[in-house]
Amino acid sequence: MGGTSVCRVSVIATESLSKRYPRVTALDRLTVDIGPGVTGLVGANGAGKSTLIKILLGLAPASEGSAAVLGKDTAREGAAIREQVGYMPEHDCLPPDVSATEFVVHMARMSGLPSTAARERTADTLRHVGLYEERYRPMGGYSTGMKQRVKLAQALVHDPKLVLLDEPTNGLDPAGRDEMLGLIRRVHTDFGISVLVTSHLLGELERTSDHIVVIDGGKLLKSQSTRSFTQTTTTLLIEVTDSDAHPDGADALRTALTAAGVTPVAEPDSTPGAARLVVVEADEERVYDTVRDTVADLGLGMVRMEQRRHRIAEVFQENRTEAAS
Ligand SMILES: Nc1ncnc2c1ncn2[C@@H]1O[C@H](COP(=O)(O)OP(=O)(O)OP(=O)(O)O)[C@@H](O)[C@H]1O
Repeated sequence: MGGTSVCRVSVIATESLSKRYPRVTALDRLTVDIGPGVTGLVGANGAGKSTLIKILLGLAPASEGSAAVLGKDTAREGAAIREQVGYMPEHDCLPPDVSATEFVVHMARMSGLPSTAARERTADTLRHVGLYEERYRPMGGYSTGMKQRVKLAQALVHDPKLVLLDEPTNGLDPAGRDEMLGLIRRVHTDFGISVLVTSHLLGELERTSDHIVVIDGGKLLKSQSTRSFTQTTTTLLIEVTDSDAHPDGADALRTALTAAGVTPVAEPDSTPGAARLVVVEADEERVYDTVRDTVADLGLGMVRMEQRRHRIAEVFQENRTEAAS
């Protein structure tokens, strides 16, 4: 081995990990290596996400293979792992007649923090997740979003190195989901804590995660950086200004491009700002020149011209088709 190779730290590493229940194989020879940062674990319901989390926490034994978290073996060092790892379970598990403060202090004490430190850390983490006066009220009266925040706070209170978040956006409306994803991102950027976050929704992890792992039927489909997942396509997105001569610049450009032999393709209405986007297939170099020349000839300003990125959902679809064939 050369001395120049970069030593990448594994936060989570599994080696041919399998978990078989009497009727179902929940994990099937899963080998994956996850580094620091935010990692999205994506899979449909029943793909094996929760099972993997329980094994990583040392709470369930594997049937075969091995797993290590922060360099510790999940089969032998579960307690040591749980000291350094926070866990946000999927289902509602909060006692209704207790306040968020009482609950999170209790969880902090359970993790071994002394009383004063537990109170201070509780106040800090509840503030981080955006719970203020409500934190003294019984949790039975909380909205789903507030309950999810308390669950996140208790996962962070003992200052772990890694948190495992099982479907943290479950039951939230789109605005609540965005807020939760923002909070999760900040767990890493503000505190340097690594995150493994599961979801059955691919799109939402696209923005939040540095790395994506996709599992299906307990098998690994893909594990790679979000950036390489969303690699560029040959589709070109163009946005131009309007002018006095062309009050609808995009429309004028579409007409002129068609006349120049580059026919724009339709953009789904669901794309934000679709009406202002001109979309062409740039499968040949000359298309770029034609676009630039046409925009200049019309006297319009170029706001942007960029290659579209793949959506993760498309990559996942391709993989499923490959796996099925
Ligand atoms: N204790 C158990 N006994 C038997 N089968 C189980 C057990 N726990 C999970 N399973 C099965 O293992 C498979 C994987 O379940 P798991 O909960 O890990 O999936 P998941 O990806 O987390 O899905 P979900 O989001 O629905 O929880 C499923 O078919 C599930 O029914």
